Amino acid sequence: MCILICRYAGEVNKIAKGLAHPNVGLFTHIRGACVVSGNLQTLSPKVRKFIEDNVAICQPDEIHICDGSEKENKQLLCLLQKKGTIMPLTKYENCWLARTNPADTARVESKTLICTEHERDAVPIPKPGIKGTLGHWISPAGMDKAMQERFGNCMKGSTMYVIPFSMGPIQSPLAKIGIQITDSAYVVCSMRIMTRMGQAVLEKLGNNDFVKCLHAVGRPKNGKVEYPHWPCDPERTIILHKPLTQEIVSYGSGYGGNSLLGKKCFALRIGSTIARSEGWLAEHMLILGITNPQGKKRYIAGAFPSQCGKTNLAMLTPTIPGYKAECVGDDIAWMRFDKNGVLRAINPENGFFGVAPGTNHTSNPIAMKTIHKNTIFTNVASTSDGGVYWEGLEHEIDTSKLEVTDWKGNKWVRGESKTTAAHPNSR
Ligand SMILES: Nc1nc2c(ncn2[C@@H]2O[C@H](COP(=O)(O)OP(=O)(O)O)[C@@H](O)[C@H]2O)c(=O)[nH]1
Ligand SMILES: C=C(OP(=O)(O)O)C(=O)O
Repeated sequence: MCILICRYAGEVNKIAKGLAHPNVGLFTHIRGACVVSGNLQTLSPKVRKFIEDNVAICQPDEIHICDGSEKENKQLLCLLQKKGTIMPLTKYENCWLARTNPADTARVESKTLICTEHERDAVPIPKPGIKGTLGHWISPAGMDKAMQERFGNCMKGSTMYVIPFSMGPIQSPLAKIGIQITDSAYVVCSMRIMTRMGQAVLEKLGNNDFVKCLHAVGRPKNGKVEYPHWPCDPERTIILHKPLTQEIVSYGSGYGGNSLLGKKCFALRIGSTIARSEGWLAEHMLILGITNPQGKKRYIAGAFPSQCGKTNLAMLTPTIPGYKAECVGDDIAWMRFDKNGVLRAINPENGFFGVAPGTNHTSNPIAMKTIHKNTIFTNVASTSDGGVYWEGLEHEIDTSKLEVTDWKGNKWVRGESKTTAAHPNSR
C-alpha cells in the first residue's frame, strides 16, 4: 500500500511541477514535494504559505510535518541510527551519541548577524577604525543575497521537516510560537527535548502569526560532503535574524546552538525585540529558586556568557544545611512585572543543553542523575560498555578497564592520548 502511494505520488509530482499553480487540488503535495507525514489540511494558510515559499526555494523531495509524538520520535531516532548520525548508548535508557563534523562543534558569533534597515538599530557603532565586539549587522539586501547564495535547491534529495514549537508552556499566556523548517532529523529530535513541539502547538496557533525559522545543514559549494553522517557547510555557515518580520534563517551548521532555532535565535535574540515592543525582557539568564530553612522562597536570575556556568549554577545542590535549591531555567529567562509590580519570570525552554566536560557527581549531581535517560549526547567520548566519558569523570569511570573512543571516533587512552576524549564544547 505504501509503495503504491509513493509511486502515485511520483506521477502526481511530475504533473504538479507542470501546473501554473503547483498546489491546485493536490493536498498530498506542496509544489511537487510529497507530504510523507502530517496533514496539510490542518495547517493554517499562513503556515502553509511559509512552507510553500521555502519548498519552492529549497526543493526538498519530501515534507514531514512533525506531530511531536513518541512514535515519530522513535522513527526519527531509528532513521538517524541507520544514517550513522547517532549510535545507541546501551548502558542507559533511550540515550544516544552524535558525533559532528569536527568543523561544526560550536556557535559562531562572527557569522551570527542581525538584519535591520539601519546598523544603529542592531549594534552599537564603534568609532571609525575600531572593530565592534557586540554583535554583527547585515542590511536587508545583504540578507537576501546571503540567502539566495545558499538556499537554492539546498534540500534536494532530502526531507524537509516542519516543526511547530512553543517557547513556554503551550497554554501559558507568556508563550510564543515558532515554526521551524529544517532538513535535519537530529534537529527535530533535539527540538522535541528543548521545546514543546508538535500538533498541539498548531492547534494553539490557529491562523495567528508565528516566528518563522528556516534551517538547512547545507552542502559545501564544491559538493563534497566530508562527513556524510553529518552534512554541513562550515565555510558558508550563517545565522541571520530579522526582527522586523520575526524571521530566523540558519544555514550550514547542525550544531545545536546554531540549529535549534527556538533557543538563542528565538528565545533570546528575536525574543528580546518582541519583549521590547511588548514591555518585557528576554535575557541570557538562569533562574534559580532558593528556599531558606524558614521556608521563605526567593528566586535569583544570573547572566553569564556562554560556557561560563549558567547550567551548573542553575542545578546547584546546596551545601548549607536546611536550604533547598530548585532549577527553573539554565539559559534564558523571560521576565515581566505583574500588575502588582512583582517581577515574574519563566524559562521558555523545556530541556537542558549543558556543556559535558567538568560535569560529575561532585560538581553537578543533579545533571548526572538527569542524563542517563532520554538524552542525546553530542561530541562526548564513548566507552566499550555502552556509556559516555569526558574530562572530569576520571574519578568516576575507571577507563583502565574499558576501551574509550574519543569524540572523533578514534581510540583514546587516558595518560597516553595527546588530545581530549570529549570536545570541550560537547553537550
Ligand atoms: N571550575 C569551575 N568550572 C565550572 C564552574 N561552573 C561551570 N564550570 C564548567 O564550565 C563549563 C560550562 O558550564 P555550563 O554550566 O554548561 O555553562 P553555560 O554554558 O553558561 O550554561 C563546564 O565545563 C562546567 O563544568 C565552576 O564554578 N567552576
Ligand atoms: C547553547 C549555547 O550556549 P551556552 O554555552 O550558553 O549554553 C551554545 O553556545 O551553543
